[in-house]
Amino acid sequence: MTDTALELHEVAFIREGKRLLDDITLTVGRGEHWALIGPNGAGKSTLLNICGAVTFPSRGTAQILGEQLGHVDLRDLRRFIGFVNPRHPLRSNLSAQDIVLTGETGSIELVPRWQPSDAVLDRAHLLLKTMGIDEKPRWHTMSQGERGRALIARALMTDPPLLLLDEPSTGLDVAAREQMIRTIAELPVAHPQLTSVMVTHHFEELPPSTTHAALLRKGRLVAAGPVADVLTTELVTECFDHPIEVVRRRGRWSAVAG
Ligand SMILES: Nc1ncnc2c1ncn2[C@@H]1O[C@H](COP(=O)(O)OP(=O)(O)OP(=O)(O)O)[C@@H](O)[C@H]1O
Repeated sequence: MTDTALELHEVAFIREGKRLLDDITLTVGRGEHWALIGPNGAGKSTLLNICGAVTFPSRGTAQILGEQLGHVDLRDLRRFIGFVNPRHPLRSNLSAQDIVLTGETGSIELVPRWQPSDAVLDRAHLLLKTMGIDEKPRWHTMSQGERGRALIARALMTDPPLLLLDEPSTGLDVAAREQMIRTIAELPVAHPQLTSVMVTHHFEELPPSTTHAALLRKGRLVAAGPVADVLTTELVTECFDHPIEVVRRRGRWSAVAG
């Protein structure tokens, strides 16, 4: 097992003649918890999709958990990656329990005729309990907070070494957001080997467990490294092309326009 979870080398991603990502070289070590931050349209979700083996780089190389994209069966690799996407494209009105079970099959909907083993059901129940959600609520009537926590439980079903979170606090009220941040911050306690990358635009949403940060602007990295070196007023101002003061107090960050 390599000690790096992600190794991107000179990655570019080109669509419709536009370089949505360019010259991205980034190493994420195992057990690190990264925040990926940048303005709207900077390419954060595009980069996260490459890290999640959802899309291939147009140029450069991406190694995920020691496997190089293009040289590995993506379905095998994705089993080791938990991906939390707030735009989860579920159509059926599944219960929280069934949503979590789709994490085992790596599918959006329940797989017809698939029967979970007792061990799989036990794990789903344990994760629901850990995330503080009942198994009965259904997708169409769940609150955003319940959906978010169900999707994190789903992503953890296979106990993946890599967890990717794309704006997991989207649409949450302040109490639900705080609960979500606490949930994410506590994950490394139960899963010490876990590596995570979380996309956000909001500094207030960063869990105190964040160890590293990368700032992305117009598809390029402005800075990447230990969080204290990267989330500085100077670098964040450069990234957003706007005067922004970054403050860290009691483990949490906030940003105020200057
Ligand atoms: N398949 C595609 N074809 C063409 N352009 C695309 C494609 N996917 C994304 N884009 C464009 O790439 C840019 C980066 O998109 P991306 O969603 O990665 O940014 P982001 O930093 O996550 O943005 P936001 O913070 O607004 O969610 C945007 O301008 C978007 O319109």
